[in-house]
Amino acid sequence: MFAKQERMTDIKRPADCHTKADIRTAIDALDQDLLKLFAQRQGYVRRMAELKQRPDEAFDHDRIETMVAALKNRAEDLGLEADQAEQVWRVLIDWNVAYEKRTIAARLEKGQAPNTSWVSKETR
Ligand SMILES: C=C(O[C@@H]1C=C(C(=O)O)C=C[C@H]1O)C(=O)O
Repeated sequence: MFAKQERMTDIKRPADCHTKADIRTAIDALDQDLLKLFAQRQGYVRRMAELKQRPDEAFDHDRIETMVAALKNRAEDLGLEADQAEQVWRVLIDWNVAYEKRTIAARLEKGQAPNTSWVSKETR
């Protein structure tokens, strides 16, 4: 089954914004959407940490470089500077790699097997 996707907020186009308040309203609405997407994405990273067996699996160089290259290309198609996309995603991915490493290491220290019934409810 696919994850449920809520509809994004309706906002004014940049050219239809005539005040700082108009622009800030749009930015705040978009930030709420971004936050939901980041939270949704994080659910998959938590699940990945449950499925991976060893801390050294957390960092997957080839996967990261393939993703970043694809995201940079797509960003340019969308009119977003590739450099901005790269920096945002590298911070996000670095955080996730560190999260996976410490989560897997902590689980191993407790002697728990991966992917068992202790999986948290929100990541299912
Ligand atoms: C989610 C993964 O774990 C890490 C986190 C990634 C991410 O946040 O997209 C990408 C690569 C991984 O090193 C993965 O291996 O795909």
